[in-house]
Amino acid sequence: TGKCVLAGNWTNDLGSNMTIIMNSKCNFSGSYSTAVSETPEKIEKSPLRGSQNYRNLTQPVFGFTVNWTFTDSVTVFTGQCFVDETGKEVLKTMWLLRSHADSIKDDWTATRVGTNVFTRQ
Ligand SMILES: CN1C(=O)N(C)[C@H]2CS[C@@H](CCCCC(=O)O)[C@H]21
Repeated sequence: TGKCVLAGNWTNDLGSNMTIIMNSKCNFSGSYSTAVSETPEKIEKSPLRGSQNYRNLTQPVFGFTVNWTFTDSVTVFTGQCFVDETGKEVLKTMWLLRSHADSIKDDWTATRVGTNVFTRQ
């Protein structure tokens, strides 16, 4: 199997784009631009930071956090970078989107979960 490299540009089916810059062997930063949001605020690029695991550098597992700049929420992603049967790099991820809750009574409704696949632009 080929090597899947996390660094660079990725896009998903929701029209989001992200850029990943490896800062060291296993830690990275970057930015996330989303086309859709559930908030009326003007959407802006938001920073992301994360890590990939030390052991398998051919199809690495990873996690990262997007700290949304335009609304009071954060998303944490975790997943793996694969090379599929056609030789394409694919990020298979699951995410948790935590929105701000006004009161602890509303805590139960403040976290959304989903899956998402990223491919090269
Ligand atoms: C566009 N999205 C995307 O590319 N996802 C993988 C999902 C998980 S992060 C969410 C966007 C959250 C924006 C900030 C907010 O509305 O609170 C959605």
